[in-house]
Amino acid sequence: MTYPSFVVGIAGGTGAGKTTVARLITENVEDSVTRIPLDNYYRDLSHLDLEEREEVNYDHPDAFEWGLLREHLELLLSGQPVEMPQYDFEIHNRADETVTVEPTDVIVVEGILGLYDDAINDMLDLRLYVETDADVRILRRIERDVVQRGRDLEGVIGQYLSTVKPMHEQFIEPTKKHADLIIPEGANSMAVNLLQERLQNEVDGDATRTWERGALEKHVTGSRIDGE
Ligand SMILES: Nc1ncnc2c1ncn2[C@@H]1O[C@H](COP(=O)(O)OP(=O)(O)O)[C@@H](O)[C@H]1O
Ligand SMILES: O=c1ccn([C@@H]2O[C@H](COP(=O)(O)O)[C@@H](O)[C@H]2O)c(=O)[nH]1
Repeated sequence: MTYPSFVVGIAGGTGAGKTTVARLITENVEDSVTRIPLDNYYRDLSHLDLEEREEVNYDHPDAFEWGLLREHLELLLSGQPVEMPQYDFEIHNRADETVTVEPTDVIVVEGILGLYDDAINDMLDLRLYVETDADVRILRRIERDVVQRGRDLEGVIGQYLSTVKPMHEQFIEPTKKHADLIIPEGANSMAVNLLQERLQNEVDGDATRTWERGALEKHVTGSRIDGE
């Protein structure tokens, strides 16, 4: 594998199409890609009962265990495997099992606040923000949460108005300024094709790397090379 990995961050509002973009841009190089859903790094809330967990604001940055995510990315970038937590949306909590994740040529970190944390941003080689209108996103979310995440319509609407929408405006949308590329409407075929090609080049070893000697140390300690 190419060392260190090429790290892509994908952020954007709920239902914007982040997961779809992550899947499509990596589908030709699947075996060389590690996907890291930010959702897996929601804090462990086992100390709360289900009713209390239903009241948590899952769109605020404090809902995530950033230290663990940083640690895992650093380990992967230094060539070591990690035990990635898994998340169960139906019970609003981490699942009991973890999954062993090995370092690969390409790492994709994807989630609503994928471009929020400064230290994580420093570890990303390519930062993408998926931008889709709020009305389209809420319609997608209603369908997904009811069908796949065991929610009812009233609950989805209540959560959207009380936390999802205000947190999007306060914390998620402003991270767009960190993006190298903004992808409109999620699975936009031109953007997807260009990104597929870029990742294929990374895996084939054809991509022009801007890394300098010692860049890994800078990468891991968070001091990015000027101009990257
Ligand atoms: N460009 C698109 N056109 C139509 N539907 C899309 C598009 N991109 C994503 N979707 C659909 O929208 C829903 C939410 O997409 P998803 O990728 O899960 O969003 P996110 O990960 O940002 O929450 C899924 O059902 C997906 O198939
Ligand atoms: O227990 C939970 C944890 C998260 N959420 C919601 O999930 C979305 C993020 O996932 P996307 O796939 O990007 O939509 C976030 O807006 C949280 O509100 C939840 O409902 N319950």
